[in-house]
Amino acid sequence: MSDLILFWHRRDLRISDNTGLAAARQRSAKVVGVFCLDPNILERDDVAPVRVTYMIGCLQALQQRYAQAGSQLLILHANPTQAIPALAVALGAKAVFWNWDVEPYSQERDRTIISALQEKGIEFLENNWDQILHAPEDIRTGSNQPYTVYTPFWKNWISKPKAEPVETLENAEGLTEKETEIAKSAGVIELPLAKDLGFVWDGELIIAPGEEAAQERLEEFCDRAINEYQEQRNFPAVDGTSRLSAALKFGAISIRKVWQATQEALENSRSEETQTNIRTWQQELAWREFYQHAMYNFPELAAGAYRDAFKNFPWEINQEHFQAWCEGRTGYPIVDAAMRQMNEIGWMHNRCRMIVANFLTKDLLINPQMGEKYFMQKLIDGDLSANNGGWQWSASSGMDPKPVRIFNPASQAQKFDPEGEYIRQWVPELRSFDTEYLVTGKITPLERQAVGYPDPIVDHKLQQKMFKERYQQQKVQPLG
Ligand SMILES: Cc1cc2nc3c(=O)[nH]c(=O)nc-3n(C[C@H](O)[C@H](O)[C@H](O)COP(=O)(O)OP(=O)(O)OC[C@H]3O[C@@H](n4cnc5c(N)ncnc54)[C@H](O)[C@@H]3O)c2cc1C
Repeated sequence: MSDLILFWHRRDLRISDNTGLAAARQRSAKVVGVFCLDPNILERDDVAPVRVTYMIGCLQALQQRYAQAGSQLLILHANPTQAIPALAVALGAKAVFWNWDVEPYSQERDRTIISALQEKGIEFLENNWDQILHAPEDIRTGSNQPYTVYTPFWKNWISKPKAEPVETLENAEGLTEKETEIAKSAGVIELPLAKDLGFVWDGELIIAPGEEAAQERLEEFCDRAINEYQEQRNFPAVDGTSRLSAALKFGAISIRKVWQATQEALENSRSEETQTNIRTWQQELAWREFYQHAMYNFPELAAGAYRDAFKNFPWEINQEHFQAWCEGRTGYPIVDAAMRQMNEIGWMHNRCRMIVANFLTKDLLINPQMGEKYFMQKLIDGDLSANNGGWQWSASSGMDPKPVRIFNPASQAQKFDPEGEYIRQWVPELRSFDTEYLVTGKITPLERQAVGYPDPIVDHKLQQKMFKERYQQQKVQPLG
């Protein structure tokens, strides 16, 4: 009989091109998957119902994939530091394999589990990176330091050869009936629905769960939009981006397959212009990796500002303004459209993420950590590294060589929603206004009142002046 290897899935909810899973299958035919619904994560106050709904959908799909491959995916709902080693011991597993993760919580959890497994003489797989194309140790400066600036990171990252996809799990052996009973006594349960866990999402999902849907989306994006990505990606009314972020976050698709698709698109492209578009999309994949490496190398990023000038910044405490921002009632049409898009569909266009994050921090002078958390409570793709990176960039508190970046919401709307289509879609009460008024936000108080749309809650010019003054003060003499 083959040795049992448990493969612990975390953010790699697929059986195709999964490096840790393929390594397990090479060692033994008897590979059984396990996923642990972790109360330490699910009981936090920044979990979005839409994200859990997508994740549970991916797990349902993964269970089917395991069944097709001849094995099972087991589900636990418990603290993994106890439940994973306990299950391995109960089943007499030879090894527990998993793919590594950059987040501080995962790092600490995994260290505890490794100690427990070592104590029981159970093997594990060391330093196995799957969700990124290059391990953090592989992309370093000439003096062997982690990068803190994106452009040199990109140059180094793009110059390195990328790994090919690995084999899909097949012809595996699952648990016997007796072992299945043992697994149940060790805490294995039926996969619950998101609502059983207290997360209700009635809306549609912007991407269907599971690896097949993710693969289809990738192919569709490569056929439809990758060749025009650079020209279209900044216009929120245009469906010009991939909407693969949730699939990448949960690993419903592998980064190697995504990379391979971009390389094929490059090979098939006939003009330099098309190649530039494809390269720009590759750069976004590199941003994703830049922020993951940053989180791994500087875990303190998760706790607050990276730059000194923002460590004790005198942010405003204004619950009313924060609430207006959350609900899309700031009186700035582009900001409100974006917040309503996220509240309604659980996803927001990247250009708009930058606009609303800039508005919260530079116009409302509210602590970016509040916005970061609200995003996590709403986004289907909410991800610590990317979200933190995006917020630190927008707040100017992070790894960005430009000292302070201030967006004017009206100019952003004029440039990126010139016909007001996006605003009309998400702020229906403004639909009948002329585009010019809509986009610049120059609607009179009476007109606003007539359609029930609020006056601007702050004056952009005054607020940006105040922000700059506070910033200068912090640069000279930070509050201690
Ligand atoms: C304030 C703020 C918060 C953000 N929060 C998140 C988040 O929680 N989760 C998340 O996945 N992305 C986040 N982003 C990055 C980006 O907005 C989304 O990845 C993107 O909008 C997802 O849409 P897409 O899949 O169509 O992207 P595409 O344009 O098709 O890009 C392809 C993929 O590249 C990655 N990517 C693209 N842009 C970035 C970026 N700037 N940083 C990191 N990765 C990127 C994503 O995985 C994305 O799916 C945030 C950006 C900002 C400014």
